[in-house]
Amino acid sequence: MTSSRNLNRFWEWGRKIICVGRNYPDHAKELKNAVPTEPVLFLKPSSAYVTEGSSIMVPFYSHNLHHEVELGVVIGKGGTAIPQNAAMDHVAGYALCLDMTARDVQDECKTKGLPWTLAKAFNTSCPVSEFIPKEKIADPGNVKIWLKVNGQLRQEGNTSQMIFSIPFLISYISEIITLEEGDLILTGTPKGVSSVQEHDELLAGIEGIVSMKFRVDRPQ
Ligand SMILES: O=C([O-])CC(=O)C(=O)O
Ligand SMILES: [Mg+2]
Repeated sequence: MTSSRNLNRFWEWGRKIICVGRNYPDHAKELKNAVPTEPVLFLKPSSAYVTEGSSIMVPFYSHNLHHEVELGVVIGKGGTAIPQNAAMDHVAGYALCLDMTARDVQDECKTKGLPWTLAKAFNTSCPVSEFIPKEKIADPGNVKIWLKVNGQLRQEGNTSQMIFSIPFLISYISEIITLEEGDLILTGTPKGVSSVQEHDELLAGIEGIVSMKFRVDRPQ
């Protein structure tokens, strides 16, 4: 890597967070959405990042904040229109991520045909684990991800259930949005999304690789 900045703290780079929605059929179905034939994309700003030790804040305008546990892909080498067969060369590593979603606000946006910004892009909407170097996950298309709220298992899935694979997503996204070193791709969530309240404790993991813990708070 030629950059002097350290990808171990990719969240400090201020680069793009590109999110893929409805990439697991069981989650698309639980929210009564059609299973997509093309990736559904949206963005979060880098101000959405939060790391362990800080709390996830419920946005003041929401009464139904949901967790979505997702595998994140950290880009190590930028590119435009990256072919699928070269896509993994652009990956530096991974992170476990939460795509925190104000579900009530998202439902209203969907009804009104408005963008999801208020539902998905607020401060602390992207909790992330430590950086996981690429070598630590031999097959990112076959890892188990899970999430517990106050000790109760709510989400459990395997990245093998994803509709669009990581190489496909890197290729697809980079044709539309140039990828840069330090960008993060959130690859979508399996079923089991549910509401969290202030004081809840979220524990999430990639089996055998990493776990992370966050508390939920509400601004005073
Ligand atoms: O809000 C949604 O249901 C879409 C999404 O982010 C996901 O599937 O991960
Ligand atoms: Mg999501």
